[in-house]
Amino acid sequence: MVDFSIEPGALNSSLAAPALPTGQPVDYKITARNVSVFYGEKQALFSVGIDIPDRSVMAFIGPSGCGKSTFLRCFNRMNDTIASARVKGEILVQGKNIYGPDVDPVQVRARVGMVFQKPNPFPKTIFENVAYGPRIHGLAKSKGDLEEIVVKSLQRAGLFNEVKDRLDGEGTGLSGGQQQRLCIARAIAVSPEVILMDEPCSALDPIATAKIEELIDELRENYCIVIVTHNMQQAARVSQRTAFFHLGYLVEEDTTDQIFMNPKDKRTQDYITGRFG
Ligand SMILES: Nc1ncnc2c1ncn2[C@@H]1O[C@H](COP(=O)(O)OP(=O)(O)OP(=O)(O)O)[C@@H](O)[C@H]1O
Repeated sequence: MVDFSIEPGALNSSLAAPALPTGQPVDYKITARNVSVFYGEKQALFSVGIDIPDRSVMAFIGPSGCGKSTFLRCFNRMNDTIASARVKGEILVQGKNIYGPDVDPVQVRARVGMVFQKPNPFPKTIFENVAYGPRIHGLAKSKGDLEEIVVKSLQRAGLFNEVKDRLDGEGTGLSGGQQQRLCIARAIAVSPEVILMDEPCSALDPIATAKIEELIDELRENYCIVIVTHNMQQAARVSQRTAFFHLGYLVEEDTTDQIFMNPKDKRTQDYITGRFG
């Protein structure tokens, strides 16, 4: 279901996120070529290609079942965890093919973190939720190092001030919005290059959603962020580029302003004006 529909051109410039600066060489973090995904016999994604710039937010939009999450999961090999799923094509993260024979998917998932629709903290303390990844990946040399990583990650996720007096409290005892920021802190703690977000606000109220959107805007200074959202106003607010998918095809990808104000394809126009979804 589409949450909002908006007329092309109805977005004023203060609502839309600023476009990427032009005239500068673009630094692509992710490059996908001819990516097709099958679940058993069924093909869910058809030869999709895209270049995703670093230090920016790319939004994936499109009607339910069009393949947004399937494509997102290709970027950190999460589809490997689905027995029937098969991925064809090439995906480079920072120039390296993440489906290469020598590549460990666990390492890929540390480089390419993921935040899910429903906040999913571990049943551990707030501190341990964030410390777990750096510890298993050997990123801290000492206890002091680990504490510093935890504090910095919580600060970057905009959560530290709210939890600093209860770091030994259960992560699952936080509000939904706080849990989602804890999951973002957990993703950041292993110093990823990319953060994938699959409808990160769909279980949150408007205030918690606004906080996550602010956080996304801050994080993009340092990360490549790819977000799947059904909420087109959210896509317009947080992203610099938007890709529209339909029935397993990437129909159109461009600056977010262009997609919402002047889409090239009629299917994009029909979708963003709420004619289907
Ligand atoms: N684990 C799975 N096993 C079999 N088919 C799947 C699986 N996951 C997704 N699919 C199918 O693949 C297609 C794309 O699904 P996907 O979840 O990627 O779409 P989506 O655009 O993210 O949808 P939504 O917006 O509803 O989350 C759909 O037809 C879906 O039914």
